[in-house]
Amino acid sequence: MTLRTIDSLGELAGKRVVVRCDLNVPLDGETITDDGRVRASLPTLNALLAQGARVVVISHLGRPKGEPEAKYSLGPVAARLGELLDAPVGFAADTVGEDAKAKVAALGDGEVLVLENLRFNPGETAKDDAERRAFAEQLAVFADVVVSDGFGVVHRKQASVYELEQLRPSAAGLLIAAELEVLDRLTETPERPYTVVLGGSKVSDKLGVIAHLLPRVDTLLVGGGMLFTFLAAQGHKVASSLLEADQLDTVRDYLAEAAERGVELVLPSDVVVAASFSADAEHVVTPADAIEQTPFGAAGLGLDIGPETAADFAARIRDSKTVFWNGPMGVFELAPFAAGTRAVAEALTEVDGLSVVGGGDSAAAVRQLGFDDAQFGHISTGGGASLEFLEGKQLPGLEVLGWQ
Ligand SMILES: Nc1ncnc2c1ncn2[C@@H]1O[C@H](COP(=O)(O)OP(=O)(O)OP(=O)(O)O)[C@@H](O)[C@H]1O
Ligand SMILES: O=C(O)[C@H](O)COP(=O)(O)O
Repeated sequence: MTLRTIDSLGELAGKRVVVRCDLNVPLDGETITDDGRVRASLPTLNALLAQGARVVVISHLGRPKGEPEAKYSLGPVAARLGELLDAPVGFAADTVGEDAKAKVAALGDGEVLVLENLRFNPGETAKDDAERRAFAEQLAVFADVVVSDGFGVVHRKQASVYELEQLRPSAAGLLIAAELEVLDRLTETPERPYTVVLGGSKVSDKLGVIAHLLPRVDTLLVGGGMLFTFLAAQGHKVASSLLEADQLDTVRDYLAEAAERGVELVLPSDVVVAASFSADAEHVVTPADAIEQTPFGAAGLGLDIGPETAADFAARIRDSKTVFWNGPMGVFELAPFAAGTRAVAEALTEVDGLSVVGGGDSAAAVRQLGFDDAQFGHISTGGGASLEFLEGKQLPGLEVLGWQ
């Protein structure tokens, strides 16, 4: 593994270091509901501050459309960073405007300034290369050197992730280096048996990773919203559960390929079906091939894997030496449908080997269910990024850091 590291940037005392973090955290109003990504950015920031650098932190939050939107302000995140860092943390009310310019100019050694959301500027996510580059040049004005540490966003070809790093001496931060160290082991030399657990709701996003993983894994466990597309592909009725009908043929191909390769692709034998999408909805456990035969008929919604499946998945996970898990097994946000996700999380904590949780929602789920980060081998801050990495794709934000 090769990657330019912070050491390659030389002496940083008194230098202005622009650090691209991924501080895209879930918010409830102005309250951060999971600060995992803020905490994950601390080692790099502390290392730079210890050298006496002047640190300018840049990040996106959510998906605003190229103009300011109060609910996506990084203000609450800057405040949280101020609580977690042993250094003064300021906040600029714009990204490359007058306030940012004045505050960067006034920044002292060992101080931090957070700039407002990068995506309040159309140039950050512009499709046009020249537009992105023009915005990156405005950011580069603040930088003697650039440190890229937002692992969750390295799969995006965006101004602060791809163009900025080419305009100044740049290197990867400690978070990116740590993420790659673990994820690389999953692609290169996984100890066997190697089990991947996939769930969540973005079926089409995750099919690519299945194609890439089938030749590498021993077992693939499928739960979450995506399981219904698999059941439908096998000819079962799934009532009103989440279904991506245009993916049925692809899913059939995967089922056939798994059988050919001798990979165990395990689908649930039972599921929890509810009358409606709410925490107080009536619900029953039913065999996976009889989802439409509950009292709710064609209106039934599959919202979790059933207890028999949860026990089976947990046993297979515990028997593995390497486990990668992305995507909740059910709608864990609603307490009656969190049991499958809890069982899988619990089993991951008992793996005698390497257990990795990848994905924003999956990481939030394990913390919300009361687990501690230290109970897992690694919790990746990147959902889409970790999956695209496992797919074997060249990621633009890593390519510019010399990753090979
Ligand atoms: N049976 C189901 N029906 C509908 N939604 C479901 C079901 N099971 C899980 N989900 C939902 O899937 C969502 C998480 O899926 P997602 O694919 O976004 O996970 P992730 O990869 O961990 O997150 P991210 O992509 O943001 O990093 C949760 O909000 C959960 O409620
Ligand atoms: O939450 C994420 O996966 C990252 O912050 C990237 O966000 P994006 O999917 O909006 O680019």
